[in-house]
Formats: sequence, C-alpha cells, structure tokens
Amino acid sequence: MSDLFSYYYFRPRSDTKPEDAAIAIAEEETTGTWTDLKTRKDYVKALDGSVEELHAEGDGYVAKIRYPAEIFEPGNIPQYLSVFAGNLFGLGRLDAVRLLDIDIPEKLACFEGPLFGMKGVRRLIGTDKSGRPHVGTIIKPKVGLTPKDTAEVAYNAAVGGVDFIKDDETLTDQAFCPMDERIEAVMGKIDRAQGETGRKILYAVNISDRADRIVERAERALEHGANTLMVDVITCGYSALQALSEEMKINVPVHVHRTMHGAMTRMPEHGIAMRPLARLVRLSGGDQLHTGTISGKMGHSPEELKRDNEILKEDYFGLKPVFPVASGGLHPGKVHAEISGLGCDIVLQAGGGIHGHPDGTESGARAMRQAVDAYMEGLTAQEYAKDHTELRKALEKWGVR
Ligand SMILES: O=C(COP(=O)(O)O)[C@H](O)[C@H](O)COP(=O)(O)O
Ligand SMILES: [Mg+2]
Repeated sequence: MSDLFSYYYFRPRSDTKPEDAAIAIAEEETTGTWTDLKTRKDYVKALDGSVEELHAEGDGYVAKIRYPAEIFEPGNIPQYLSVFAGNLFGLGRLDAVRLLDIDIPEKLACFEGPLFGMKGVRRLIGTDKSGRPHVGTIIKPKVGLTPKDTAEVAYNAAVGGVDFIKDDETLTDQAFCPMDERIEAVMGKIDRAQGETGRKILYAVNISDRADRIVERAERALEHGANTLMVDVITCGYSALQALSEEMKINVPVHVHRTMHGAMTRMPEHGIAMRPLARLVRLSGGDQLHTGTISGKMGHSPEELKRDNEILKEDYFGLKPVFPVASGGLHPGKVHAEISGLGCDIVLQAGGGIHGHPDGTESGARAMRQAVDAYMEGLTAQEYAKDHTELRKALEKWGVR
C-alpha cells in the first residue's frame, strides 16, 4: 500500500446519488472543487483522489477513498487532518458524514511513537509480570483544591493502592493551584507514599497550554519533579504531543486526555470516530490514551471501543503499543464489567468512584484495588466484599453493574 485510504460513512442529500457524493469527497480533498477548472494542468491528475469501494450500510453508505501519498507532507499531522478530515464535513451534498478509519502508508507513518508505551509503563509500575489492570485516579473536585489539599488527596489515593494519579482536564496553572507548587506538593507526598508502600506511583500533571508555551511548561514540570505529563490532545492538537515526544525528547510517560472528542466521536452518522484519532495519538507519541468505558458515564458503542483498544495494541509500523485508559463514571462495582469486556491491559480510572467512597479517598482506592484483585482471583466483587470492608462499603453505596 503506497497511498492513504480513508473510510467514511455518509448519507447523501436527497438529490445526490451516493456515487456522486463519494466522488465529491475525493475531489474536494484532492485536486477538485465544485466546478471544472481552467487552471488544471495535465500533471495535476497524478494527485487526484478516487473512490475505491462503495457499499450500502444502515441508512447510508460506506466509501473507501484513496488519497495519493504525494498530497501529504510527511510528518505534518495538521496537514494530514486537513485532507482526510477536512472540508468534507461541511459539504452540502452530504446530510451526514463520519470518518471511520484511516490506513496510512509507511512513508507517511514517519513518527517515533510512544517512548514508553504500555509495556514501558507496566515496567515502571512493576506489573509487567502479573499483567493486572492498573488503577488510576483523577483528583476530585476537578478544580478548586489548593496544592496542599491536592497533595493530601494524592497521598491518600497512593497509600490506598492506586498506581496512577492525574490532574483533571480543566486544571492547568490557575491561581488557586499553581502548577509548580502543586507538583512539588504532590510529588513530596508521593515520595513519602512510595517509601511507605515500596510501590512506584505515577502522577500526571496537566501541562496543556498554547503551542508556543507547552514545551517550556513541560520542562518546568520536569524541573519541579513531575514523573508523568498529561496533555489534552484535542484542545492542544497533535503537534503538542509530537513536540514533547520528538522535539523535546522527554523521559517520562505522556498521558493523553481527549476532552472535546465527544463533539466529533459521539454521533454515529457524523463526525470522526475515535479510531483515527487514536491512531494519530499513537503516531505522535502518547503512552496512555482515554478511549472510553463499557459501563461508565460517557456514551458510546462498546463494540467500537473494544476494537479501538485492540488497534492501540496491534502491530503498527513497529511503534510501541499505547496503554488504553477506561475512565468516566467508574467505581469498584463496575470493575468486573470493564475487565471482562476490555481485558487486563487497561488502566481503570476512577475519580468520583474513589473520592466519593463513604470512608474517603484511601478506602476508595483500596476498594478499587480489591475489585481488581477479586477479578484476578476469579471471584465476583460481591464474594470478595464479604471479607473486604472497603469494597463492601463501595458496593453498598454504588451497587454492582
Ligand atoms: O474526570 C474524568 C472522569 O471522572 P469520574 O471518574 O469522576 O467520572 C474524565 O475526564 C473522564 O474520564 C473523561 O472520559 P473520556 O476520556 O472517556 O472522554
Ligand atoms: Mg476529567
């Protein structure tokens, strides 16, 4: 395969034939426009896109479109997106159109990918042999706590048994919780928890910022002791991620949050599926990526999610696999459903499902770990809860799905 192929679901406008609608996409995103052109030279033809396949599906059609590789500037993801995820979404001849997936040829996959990837993160935590799911937490409330109180919550979660702690997507460097002070406070407490428990714990600080400042912010975070960085990839852009992994050559994992993705991924007939977005995260160097949950609070198709997670782990230009993160509305009573649906190679993250535990964060973290242990030992959460108080109290509050 030397060209790039994109797959779209679409519903044409009532006066447009499906063949013409598919051609309209190929033309708009390559050498054409709505009319013929007097400026077109013969040699331009080499860059024409084409419709390779078209079939009916559901209430619409699925088209496979070929984009000649030469149309793309190797390594420039903003430019790639502008082709296969560009103007086509606004074409009036389509009532709805959704980018389902992309097949990138090797010469355009010229990225270094994740530095750690799933296995590297597992090695840091020491779960490469057991293969159990990681347990993570988002500090809640998502904004408002001071650095000192944030660190206290982080400490309680750490001693309770989480592997991973992260800022929420809207917390960056606001006055109520300055980033430098927060990192120092949290890392101080994490060092203490590591000393007490003998376990390694990661804290991902959200360094999301404008393009001209993000590398400087990442450097500052590392200087203050951060052992993981977090980026909101949709709001910051893939270039931000690439700047960290390739330009700056950071030596800590990068956790990728996808806030705002729902505007693209949610509608089954229009937008951009998670799959191409996830492939681009892998190319541009994310080590962990939110992809959704089976039983949580965000809406999406479990079937798509399972395949998205597989895609992050399957062979892809020799790049390291990305650790998928299930997050959003999880609690100990949902752990079983998540692992049985998504497998053990998953980070199970709970914010409210840990910090909302009747006995507080430490017990909430214990309950999450107990739910994972129950699954690994082949027991239901209810069985395990009989002699694990924290889990029992969590199940009493939130039930079991
Ligand atoms: O803060 C949370 C979840 O908090 P809580 O555990 O309290 O619900 C995350 O931002 C969501 O996971 C986003 O979900 P996704 O990444 O799937 O869009
Ligand atoms: Mg959040």
